[in-house]
Amino acid sequence: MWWLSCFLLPVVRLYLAGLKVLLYQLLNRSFALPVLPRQDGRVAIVTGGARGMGLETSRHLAGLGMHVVIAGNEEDEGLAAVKKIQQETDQGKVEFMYLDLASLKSVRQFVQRFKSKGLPLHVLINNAGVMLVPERKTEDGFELHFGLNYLGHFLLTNLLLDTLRKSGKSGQCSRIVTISSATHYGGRLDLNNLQGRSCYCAHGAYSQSKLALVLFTYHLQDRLCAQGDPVTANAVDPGMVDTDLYENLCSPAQLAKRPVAKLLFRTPAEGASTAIYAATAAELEGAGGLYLYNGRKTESSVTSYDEQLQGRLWMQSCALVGLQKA
Ligand SMILES: NC(=O)c1ccc[n+]([C@@H]2O[C@H](COP(=O)([O-])OP(=O)(O)OC[C@H]3O[C@@H](n4cnc5c(N)ncnc54)[C@H](O)[C@@H]3O)[C@@H](O)[C@H]2O)c1
Repeated sequence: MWWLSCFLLPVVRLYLAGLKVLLYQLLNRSFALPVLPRQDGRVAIVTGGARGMGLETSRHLAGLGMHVVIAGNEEDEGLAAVKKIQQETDQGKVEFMYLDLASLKSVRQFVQRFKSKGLPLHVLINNAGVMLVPERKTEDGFELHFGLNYLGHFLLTNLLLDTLRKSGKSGQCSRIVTISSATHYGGRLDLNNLQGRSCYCAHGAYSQSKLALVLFTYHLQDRLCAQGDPVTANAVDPGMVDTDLYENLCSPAQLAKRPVAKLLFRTPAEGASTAIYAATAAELEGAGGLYLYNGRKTESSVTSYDEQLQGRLWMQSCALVGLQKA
């Protein structure tokens, strides 16, 4: 019955999580952003900031006066996003920098180029992601969802931590906002099969990567707290949002999704609202280790609070990306 736990259960768990979200969205309005404080002089990096929720986040942060760096692997789309935002707002500053999260070398090069600008960094939004991609490996040989959604952001965040630390201060912490998903509730993290080698299921791989991001966020927050760093880390669940993320759904599922998305999915602007809130709201100053959904603190999965698992994942991730484990 290995196929049951390998293929069927991850698919069922992912769709159940999706149904629960849709039911919530049917009965509840999307979180409406309050008036947020100006962000003049502050700098943000938004991964995958050229389209979908990332674009909405970049647009909103720039509108608040931030200098936004859109970090992505599609240069034309990134430059078009910069142009669009510049046409819409004369506030802030927006630029594109190339970053392929599916390549550890690219992550390192991005950080080097960003640091050579001598800019501070007040907000890091780990937003980029892919979903339900057929079995594929990153440049470094990691399963794509795990390697791109999770490990790429793990390395990026760790390499930017010193800049985030220097840029934050007591009463005005730098903020790390990581986009997870309700699919993490159905996620299983098998430390012996992080790469999906023993059996591959795209649904399980996506859920696992989103669970890993929550485990990572909580452990990171504990470390930041223990060191007294002026940096906070929170995870955000944007709900179900009508974006290109669903492009890998099989054709029948695509057909079924269209009318449902029209009725029940959030727009990218609505989906981005909790991340924007986490990045800027005054009432969240100093608050870390939260899982935020629809603008509110929410319980994440039981597994995500397993401190032993968080620690083991951190150590294993350090080894995989070649970071010191201290
Ligand atoms: N849409 C939803 O319903 C939903 C639900 C829960 C969570 N999320 C999460 O929200 C985040 C944003 O997704 P979205 O819905 O806006 O989808 P999207 O497809 O519109 O955006 C994904 C972004 O990630 C970027 N990206 C993909 N591969 C990359 C790579 N190798 N290097 C750098 N950037 C890369 C893309 O260029 C794009 O800008 C993702 O992390 C996704 O998992 C989305």
